[in-house]
Amino acid sequence: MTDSGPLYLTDEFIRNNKLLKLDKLIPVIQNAMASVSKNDEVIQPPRTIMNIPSLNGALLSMPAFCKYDDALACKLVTAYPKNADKGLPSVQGTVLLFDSTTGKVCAIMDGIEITTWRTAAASAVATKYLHNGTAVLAILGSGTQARSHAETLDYCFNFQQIRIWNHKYEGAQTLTKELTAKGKNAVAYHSVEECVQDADVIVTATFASSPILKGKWIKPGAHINAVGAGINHHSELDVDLYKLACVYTDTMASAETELKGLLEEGMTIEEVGDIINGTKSADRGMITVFQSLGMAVEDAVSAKLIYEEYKKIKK
Ligand SMILES: NC(=O)C1=CN([C@@H]2O[C@H](COP(=O)(O)OP(=O)(O)OC[C@H]3O[C@@H](n4cnc5c(N)ncnc54)[C@H](O)[C@@H]3O)[C@@H](O)[C@H]2O)C=CC1
Ligand SMILES: O=C([O-])C1=[NH+]CCC1
Repeated sequence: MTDSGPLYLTDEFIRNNKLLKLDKLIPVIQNAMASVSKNDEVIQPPRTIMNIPSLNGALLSMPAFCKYDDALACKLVTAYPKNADKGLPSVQGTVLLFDSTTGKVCAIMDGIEITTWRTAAASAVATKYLHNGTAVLAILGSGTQARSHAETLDYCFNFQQIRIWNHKYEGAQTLTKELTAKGKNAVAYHSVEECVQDADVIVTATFASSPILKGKWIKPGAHINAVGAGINHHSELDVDLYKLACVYTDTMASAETELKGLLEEGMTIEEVGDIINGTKSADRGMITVFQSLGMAVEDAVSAKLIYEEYKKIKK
């Protein structure tokens, strides 16, 4: 008996064949976030984060099984912030998708497309459940996540204006030009304070290792999707902002270690999944922060979606 081995899907193939479209991905990610806050549906041990200080890089190992979607997968992902200087993606990875009944690898996929879009989809779901008005979107950062967040949040909420700040102004200008070319009202900013003034929804998607966003600049009732991981996952916002806000995350199991600094400050953190499930109610009207950590189950269900979409085009 011959075995041709697992299917291999590159990022380019996933992108060119539109195997990860937002209309399908967002509901899949919403279900995954909801399931994490229910019993028995998701197995997702805390990920291993191996920092390599001498290389200014990190390697993360992220396995998960999602019962209702029958998705068994493991992502290995690297974060190398200095890659941008070499024209390479800072976050790269590979996802292995397994046949859950036999444990056989059925597909190996590049992980950039998955990580890029599932992260933005999770922020869109959090924004939907934690926030009301959505006229002005402000994005801090102009890299991969900034782009995917601009597209995904605008797809969901159709903002009147999208503002971009980046620590290198040229980056903000480039992304602004791209958005303007797509017919959006986009503006580049030199100052974070001016960029976020009166913004309804704010995204932080940088490698900043000390706070770039201050509580005193944020209007009451604004929602923040804090995505970046500099030194740790809570380095982009100042402590006062966390103290002012109602703070949510994707999984408390990871927060116990990855947001230890905030928990040690005595902050209460809740899971967005509880809001989606209706077991807790959102503090709409307050400043809300979705502290995105990134979950292995999001990668698993995204990989399963890609695999199912691939089978359809190969029929
Ligand atoms: N929560 C999650 O699930 C995920 C989080 N991430 C994190 O999101 C962040 C952005 O990732 P990508 O967009 O893929 O990277 P990228 O390299 O494409 O973009 C990084 C952005 O940060 C800016 N930047 C770099 N150093 C900075 C500094 N010291 N201060 C302020 N800005 C700085 C860059 O100019 C660029 O705009 C990273 O921290 C990454 O680890 C990435 C994937 C998933
Ligand atoms: O969840 C994820 O894939 C990542 N979080 C930080 C870098 C990559």
